[in-house]
Amino acid sequence: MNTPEHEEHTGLIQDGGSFVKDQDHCKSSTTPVLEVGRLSRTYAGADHPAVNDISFALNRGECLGLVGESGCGKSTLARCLLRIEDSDTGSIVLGGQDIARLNGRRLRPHRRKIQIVFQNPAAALNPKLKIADSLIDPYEQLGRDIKLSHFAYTSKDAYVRQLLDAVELPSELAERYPHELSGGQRQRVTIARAIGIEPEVVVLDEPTASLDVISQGAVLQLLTDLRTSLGLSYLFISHDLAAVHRMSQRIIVMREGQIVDRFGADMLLAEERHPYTKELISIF
Ligand SMILES: Nc1ncnc2c1ncn2[C@@H]1O[C@H](COP(=O)(O)OP(=O)(O)OP(=O)(O)O)[C@@H](O)[C@H]1O
Repeated sequence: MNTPEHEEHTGLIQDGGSFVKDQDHCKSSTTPVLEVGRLSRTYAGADHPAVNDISFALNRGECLGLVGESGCGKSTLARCLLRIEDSDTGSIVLGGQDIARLNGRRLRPHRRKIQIVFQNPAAALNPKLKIADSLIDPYEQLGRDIKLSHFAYTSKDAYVRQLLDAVELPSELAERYPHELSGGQRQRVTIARAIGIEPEVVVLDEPTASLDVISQGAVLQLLTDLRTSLGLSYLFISHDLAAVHRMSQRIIVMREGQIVDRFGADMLLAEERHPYTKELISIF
């Protein structure tokens, strides 16, 4: 597939305010790790598809930003990519394999390769499980058959300690329950859960929306550091255009289920932007 996302981009936005990128800290290749082709999903009884004929590629090591107003289909797209929901048509090629129609045992080996961090960490963590047990769960479900390259599973305690360390949390938190952590700490735990089985792609669905401004900045920085150190690829979904710009090398804009604009992050303020992108910039 040769989509416009494969275009290279370099340089900085020479403009003021929150949209200035201070450095191109984000190195990525042009080898796609995820290729989405003509994906559509219509909910029963709906007049319009929630996701309508969407195609894009995510390159290895890249952060691709996805912005659009509430209800445009971002989360539906995320759930389809994770195979939490079925798409009606289209392909989801992950590491060379189309997983869109795989099920059961045939899907299982591919589940590890794509993980998600949701907006609300309180809902994402089982309140009855200690943090250590929440962290170990994905490994026990999906990771036992794989050889980890960044983390080592020598014992449950050692593995949990490494994950907590990776997200800059003290190991004492392992024995606590989710309600005994702050919101920022809980979100770091959900990030650790997502990366602990070393996925190829992490979908970040509004990962900082429930956090205060200071925690938001710290979590975004952590995510950027992890992407670099673990070689992860992100689809970063957010309403927050400044955060998307800060995190991403390329940005796609969704409206009413469709992609209406796509560009290198350094071209966010360029004259040729779609009128809808300009509207989003102006209201932000
Ligand atoms: N389970 C569902 N059943 C029926 N319709 C749904 C369901 N989930 C979402 N929708 C509809 O699909 C459309 C896209 O919703 P979606 O949640 O994907 O948007 P979004 O861009 O993620 O919104 P937000 O930013 O508010 O989370 C909306 O019209 C929504 O009402």
